[in-house]
Amino acid sequence: MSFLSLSKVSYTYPLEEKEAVHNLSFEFEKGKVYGILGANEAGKTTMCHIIRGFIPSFYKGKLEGDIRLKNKQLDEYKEGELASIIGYSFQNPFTQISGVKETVYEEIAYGMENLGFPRQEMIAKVEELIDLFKLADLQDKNPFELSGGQKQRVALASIVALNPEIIILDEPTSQLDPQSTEEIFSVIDLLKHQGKTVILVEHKVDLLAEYCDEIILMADGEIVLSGDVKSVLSNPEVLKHGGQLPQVTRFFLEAMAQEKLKKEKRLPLTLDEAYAKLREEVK
Ligand SMILES: Nc1ncnc2c1ncn2[C@@H]1O[C@H](COP(=O)(O)OP(=O)(O)OP(=O)(O)O)[C@@H](O)[C@H]1O
Repeated sequence: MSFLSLSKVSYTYPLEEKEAVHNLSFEFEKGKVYGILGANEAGKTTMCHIIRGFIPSFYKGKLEGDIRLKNKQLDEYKEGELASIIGYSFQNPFTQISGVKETVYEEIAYGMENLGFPRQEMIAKVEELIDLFKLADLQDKNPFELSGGQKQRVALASIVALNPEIIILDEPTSQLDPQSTEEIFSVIDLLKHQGKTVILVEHKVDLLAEYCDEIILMADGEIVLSGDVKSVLSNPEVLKHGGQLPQVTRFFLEAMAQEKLKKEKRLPLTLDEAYAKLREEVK
């Protein structure tokens, strides 16, 4: 039995006629990082909302199909139970800030406080996360004074504080500079090594190539390609469905089309893989 699965899941928002997602079937395994790719309005956020249970608890409408988490139907979980198993970072970090705490330090502790964590445990956890998310200089600031990227880091730290098994991140780096983006991906890698399952909606395909185990490509509300990162991100079909390929992979595809490199099925996705391939070529 799988950890988390969707089987033939379709959903239509209230007052809409067209399904926002159609016939989604996928099995998520524990401890893997999943990258969700796709053009705007492909259905990525809707699928994440279904997995988290916001659909149908918050958004009504028509939901069909079967969603199972740890051997139970998703709708058998109480909202509080789901919230503790699945952490969710929204596309806009502004909506994630509680609005009731005056410092970043208190904001990170807020969720633990609500759940009645022992004080010493809470302090130790907040300090660990301040260090991990490089928030020491910001810890006494009001969360609302922070930039978008800083808010995103605080929001993520607040989610990780509650130790969920699954973490859904909807475009967590869209407001971040390249360095902060790399930092968020290092945290994702760390979470993976702690056994967390990460579901990540992200357009930065070069980073997905480096950090994800599996990719799900969505187009027009459907899963059109899925599988291990190497098979999906070296498949030129991705481009036909409005997705992108890593820069390195595009370079190799072009060089092969112009017969500057010999044709191969397995294309490199990262610079390290490209160097290895080029070394083979010049042998
Ligand atoms: N609250 C809503 N009410 C009605 N329709 C919605 C709502 N949210 C999304 N949709 C529609 O559902 C479809 C899928 O949208 P969704 O936001 O899931 O796509 P997405 O891939 O996450 O897009 P983006 O990358 O732009 O965030 C789109 O046709 C969109 O217009």
